[in-house]
Amino acid sequence: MGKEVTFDYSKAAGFVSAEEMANFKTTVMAARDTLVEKTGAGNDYLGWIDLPVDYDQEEFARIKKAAAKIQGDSDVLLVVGIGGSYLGARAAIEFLSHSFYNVLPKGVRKTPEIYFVGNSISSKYIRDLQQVLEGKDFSINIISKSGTTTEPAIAFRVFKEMLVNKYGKDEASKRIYATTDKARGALKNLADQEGYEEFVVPDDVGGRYSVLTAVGLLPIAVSGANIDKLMEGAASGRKKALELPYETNAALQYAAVRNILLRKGKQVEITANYEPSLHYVSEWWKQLFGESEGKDRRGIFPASVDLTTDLHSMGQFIQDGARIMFETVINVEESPAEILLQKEEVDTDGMNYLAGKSVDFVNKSAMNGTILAHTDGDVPNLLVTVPEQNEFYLGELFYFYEFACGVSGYILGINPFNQPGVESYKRNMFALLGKPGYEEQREALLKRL
Ligand SMILES: O=P(O)(O)OC[C@H]1O[C@](O)(CO)[C@@H](O)[C@@H]1O
Repeated sequence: MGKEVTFDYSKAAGFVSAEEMANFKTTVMAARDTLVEKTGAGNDYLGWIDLPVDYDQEEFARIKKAAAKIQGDSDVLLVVGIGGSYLGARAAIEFLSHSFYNVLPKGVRKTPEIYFVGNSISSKYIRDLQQVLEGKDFSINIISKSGTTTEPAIAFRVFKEMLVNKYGKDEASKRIYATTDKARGALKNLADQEGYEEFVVPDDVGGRYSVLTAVGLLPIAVSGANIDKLMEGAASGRKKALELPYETNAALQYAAVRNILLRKGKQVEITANYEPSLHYVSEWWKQLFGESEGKDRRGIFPASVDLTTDLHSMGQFIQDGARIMFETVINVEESPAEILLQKEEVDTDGMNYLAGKSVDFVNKSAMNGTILAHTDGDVPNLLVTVPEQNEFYLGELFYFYEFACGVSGYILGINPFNQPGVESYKRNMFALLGKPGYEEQREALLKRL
């Protein structure tokens, strides 16, 4: 069999037996059928299931064209968005690009610097980014399905003004790319009015499932990554998720194991990586599972660590603290860089025993040792293996997680495709900011502060 994204729970065998997995099959298959037959809660948000094989080809070609234009006329692309309108693109770009992409000299990096903004309300971050843009040609991709999310709306105001001041209104409009609802919303209206090039967040794809739409694809294409290969990988992941039987279906097995562990009191899942460039894959995964499953007072709390870095901070707790978690390691099988350690004349640091070994061998040994140590410390360990860091396997990985998340949510008995809980902070913030219509709440909240 060729290389592929795989799932392995053999190191959790002491916590999840083959018999339990077999017994759970009916439950998992019922959840899977609910998802695929579109009979469950949130079934109007299942457009992502067929996206890798059924996407808008005309728009896909326009995305490539826009990416080429931005590559040609911009030193910098600003990507403005938050949550599902942010994390997929960032995860992909960091996973696929040079670790120091933005600071590579011009000429070595043939594509624009890419900065993400509108994912916080930090004045310092905005001011610092304004300084980075001084003297540079730039374009903006504003991504917001609703068009009214506070964080990106604020950042867009600031950088749109900067763009207009630099280029004048007409040229600025040619440098703004709006990814939003196809028919309605504040951003849609503005884009129509100002003549921005528009891309669509499909009605039936929620933010956290939108990485393979224009939401993720335009910024990813600007970074120089091959979006055809990304879609091919996702299509391969889809075929396996839909067609393989329970026993050999990675996404179904993952959904099953995590729910069995939850029922045994493991309420936290820690996704661990051993490659810094996977940091944002974990962040994307946290939104996917956190927003999908954390509701009705249920769910597995999704956490993440970057290893071996966090073994020197969080490692103590994982090994020895409250036994509330299981760990899922994302292992990149083949490192793209081979660095061999040299022998030194005086072995002051005692590292000469590693002479001739590669840094990746050390990393993998740390990973294997840690998996066993955590297992011994009663932390069930699951392993997701990605053969190589490229577009195809990232596409497979995205789909694997999306499908597993939908199934897992239905096993849990919740609606995996809504997010009612995120409105509460927004209501309070609007009231405290004095937004018209929130006067009563404002009075009540001010008394409580
Ligand atoms: O694309 P929008 O509408 O700006 O929303 C961004 C994000 O905000 C949320 O609605 C929650 O705050 C997420 O679900 C979504 O990914």
